[in-house]
Amino acid sequence: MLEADVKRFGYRRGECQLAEVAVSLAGGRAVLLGPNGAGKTTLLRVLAGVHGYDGTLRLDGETVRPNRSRPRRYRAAVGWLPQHVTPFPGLTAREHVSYIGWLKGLTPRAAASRALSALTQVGLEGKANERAERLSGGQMRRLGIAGVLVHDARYLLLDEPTAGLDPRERDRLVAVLRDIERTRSVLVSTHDTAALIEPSSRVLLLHDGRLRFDGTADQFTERHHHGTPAARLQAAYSSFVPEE
Ligand SMILES: Nc1ncnc2c1ncn2[C@@H]1O[C@H](COP(=O)(O)OP(=O)(O)OP(=O)(O)O)[C@@H](O)[C@H]1O
Repeated sequence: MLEADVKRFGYRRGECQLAEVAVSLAGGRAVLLGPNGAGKTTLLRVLAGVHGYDGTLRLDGETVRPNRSRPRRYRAAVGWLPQHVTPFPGLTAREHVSYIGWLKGLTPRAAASRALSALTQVGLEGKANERAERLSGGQMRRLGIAGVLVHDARYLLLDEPTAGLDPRERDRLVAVLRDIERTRSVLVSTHDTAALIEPSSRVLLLHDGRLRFDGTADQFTERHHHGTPAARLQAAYSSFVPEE
């Protein structure tokens, strides 16, 4: 289990971007919602170890210092997929994923063989020998997920993975998520509620750097009985984030 209790985080001294945000990941999908600027990317970056923060952090019951120099086991257990995946210039998809595995501490041989299984898991085995920078936007997101799977991260932090994808690529990505979250925890930030919230999902909602909701998808929509599932999700969201 990954448990983070962010008492306070700000990019600059005196500023506060996140306050009293407690998150625990223990398997399955947790969907992180919130309007632009709510702090979703910031929270994922904080969990990924890009920034230190004031608060506590525990991995599998053991306390980890929530500063930037987190232990290797933390860095191996937690994988972060930023909004934009940048391919290493000149490398093939397989080399790109192998390189990430090597950076995360695998031997070159293990990294190369695991890269192929990770690419297969995200449906990109046919692109293994293509230059990574030639992949489409959706394939690039899946390449990013392969980079997280190659070192067997158990906690995946995915920042708006479906943004800008066409419906077919989005469905592929959702299928990849369903497959990986059977054995891992995925925290996914998104504006795409209809595509990513499923009955078994947990929903977290951030607004102005504070957690306004943390519960099951059913609890999220329980006061909104009418309309399609997408309309109920939208109504629930609007009740936490009123229009300005
Ligand atoms: N590197 C940075 N330095 C200073 N402030 C930042 C930095 N990155 C983000 N912020 C600020 O932190 C706040 C939260 O931003 P963040 O990107 O986490 O929001 P978000 O919920 O991910 O938004 P979006 O849905 O638009 O991606 C915003 O006010 C933003 O301007």
